[in-house]
Order: sequence, then C-alpha cells, then structure tokens
Amino acid sequence: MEQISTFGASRTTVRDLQLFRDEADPAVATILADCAVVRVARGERISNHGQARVYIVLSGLLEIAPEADAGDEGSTRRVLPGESAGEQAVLDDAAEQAAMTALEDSELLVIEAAMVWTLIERSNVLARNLLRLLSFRIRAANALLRRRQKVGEFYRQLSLNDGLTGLYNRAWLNEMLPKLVARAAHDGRPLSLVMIDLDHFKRFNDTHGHIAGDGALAAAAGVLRNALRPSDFAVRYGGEEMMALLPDTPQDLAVMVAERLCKRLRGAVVFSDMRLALPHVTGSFGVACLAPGSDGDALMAAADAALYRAKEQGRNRVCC
Ligand SMILES: Nc1nc2c(ncn2[C@@H]2O[C@H](COP(=O)(O)OP(=O)(O)OP(=O)(O)O)[C@@H](O)[C@H]2O)c(=O)[nH]1
Repeated sequence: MEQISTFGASRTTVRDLQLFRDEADPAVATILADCAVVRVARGERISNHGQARVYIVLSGLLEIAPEADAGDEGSTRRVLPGESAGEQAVLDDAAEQAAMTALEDSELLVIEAAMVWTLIERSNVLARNLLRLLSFRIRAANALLRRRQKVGEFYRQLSLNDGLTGLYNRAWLNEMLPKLVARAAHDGRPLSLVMIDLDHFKRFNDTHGHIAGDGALAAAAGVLRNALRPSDFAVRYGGEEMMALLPDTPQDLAVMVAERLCKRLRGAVVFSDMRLALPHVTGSFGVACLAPGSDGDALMAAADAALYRAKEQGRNRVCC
C-alpha cells in the first residue's frame, strides 16, 4: 500500500463519496483535500497498523472478511467505489477486527480517525449519513442473526424427530421425560405412559420385506398421531417400539386411550394402493402411571413390565 497522491489531486469529487452524499459545504472538501490517496494491488491485504481509519474506495474493489479469531461470524462484504469501511472502528475507538483485501488494483482515500471527528463536527450531513449507514448495518446484522436462529431451531427440531415416522425420537424423550415428570410432580397431576411394541414384526419384515415393514411403522405412527390429544406426545424410541406420553391423565383413562390405539392399529391399512392387501399389524400395549416420588426410569420400567405381560398373554392387547 503506497501513497500516490492526496484527495485534492484526485479526479473524484466529495459528492461521489457515499458518506458525503448531499454535502454542499466547500469547507469539507478543503479538509478532505489533504487526506492521502493510496494504491493497493490486487490480492493485497490492507493493514491499518492498529490505527482506526476510514477507507473510501475511489476505484477498484475491496473485500472485508470477518477474522476467524474475532468471534465474528458475519458474512463477507464487498466495498465498491464510493463506499467506505472502518467507520465503526473510528466511532468506538476499537482496533478493526475485519480483514480487508483488495480484489482488484484499487485506489483508496484514507481518513485518519482524528480527521473523521473533525469532519463530523463540521458536517451534519456526514453525521447523518454515518448514522444511516450504521443503522442499516445493524438491521442487516439483526436479520442475519434471526435467520441463523431460525435455521438453528429448524435443525434442532429435526434432530428431535424420527425421520421415518415423524414422531419424536429417543433424544427428545431423554430431554423431555424428566421435564414432564418434574412438572407432573410439581403440579400434583398424573402422568401416564403407554408403551407400544408391534407384534411379530420380525416375521412381518421377513415375509413382506423391509420396505413394507417401514410402511407398517409409518401407519402405526399415523394411528398414534390421529388418536391422541394435542397435549399428548407420541415417540418412536426404538426400532418398532413407540410410546404415548399422556400428561394430566390417570391410569384408568390411559388404559382407555391404549384400548382405542390397539383397536385402531388392528384396523389400520398399511398399503391402500397394493392389489394384494398386506395383513394388518397389531401391537401390544403396556400402561403405567407415575407413582408419587418416582422418576421417569421407574415409569418406563413399569410400562415395560406391563407390555411384557401383554406379550405373554397373547399380544394384540393392553395390560397395566
Ligand atoms: N422395516 C423396519 N423394521 C424394523 C425397523 N426397526 C426395527 N425393525 C425390525 O423390528 C423387528 C423386531 O423384532 P423383535 O424384537 O424380534 O420382535 P417381534 O418380531 O416384533 O416379536 P414380538 O415383539 O415378540 O411380538 C426386527 O426384525 C427389526 O429388524 C425399521 O425401521 N424398519
């Protein structure tokens, strides 16, 4: 980066500079006239040697990339002729963290921090343009942040759902079961759990193939989704193991819900568009209700024991 002239000797006028748009005061041009104009070669990194400065591109193109170790994950910005960089560092007197590189052979007007303040005191137009610019950048940064939060939330949701059935998955269960248990205990409200295991599912897979098996799982998940209240939760927590978590539901009511699920599963059509209809799948259901003072593991163990009894007693039924 070498000084080639001053702004007074360059062909660019004050009105060509975005920061000075609408500036009519000739005194501002006089102040700027002594500021250095430097040349930077394509690919050259612009070093400010720890000094806060405003750079205005007179010709060429700059790229500003946030430094990796600055904790700033903002996106890369390009600075075109007439546009500026480095204002914020001058205003808050902080060393510029962003890395500036010339994408083309460029000429830059350099305004040292002290001179920027002199100009701000002289020119209301500059002060207004600076405020506008910073407000625009804050809005853009906020919009970027909101977009990132949305994307983050999207992926979080994705990581808590099972891809095949769309039900919540085991990660969701691990996170939410303790919370549901704590809330039930705190409110003194019942919390019931229905554990569901499809019957002879290995045989179903072996006979009709894995893809038909996947269809049966999706059909069973559909039964759960359609039969439960919006306040209930349906989870696929293992291969062909699902569960329904029923807040505010005592055991006798949970048994009725499980009976309804068992009946609907029996009647669910796995593949409606196949000429040779596949046999319906059935499931075994174990129901348990949170005992006073116990935890999620104990609730799961009780429902699992009830499910085992349902299998023992011939499957396609509900036990508690
Ligand atoms: N198609 C399909 N099958 C799965 C999936 N996850 C687990 N399975 C199958 O589910 C079957 C479970 O078999 P088992 O645990 O032996 O139980 P079962 O045959 O249902 O017998 P019971 O539970 O005693 O009635 C296995 O064959 C697994 O391969 C899946 O995502 N898709």
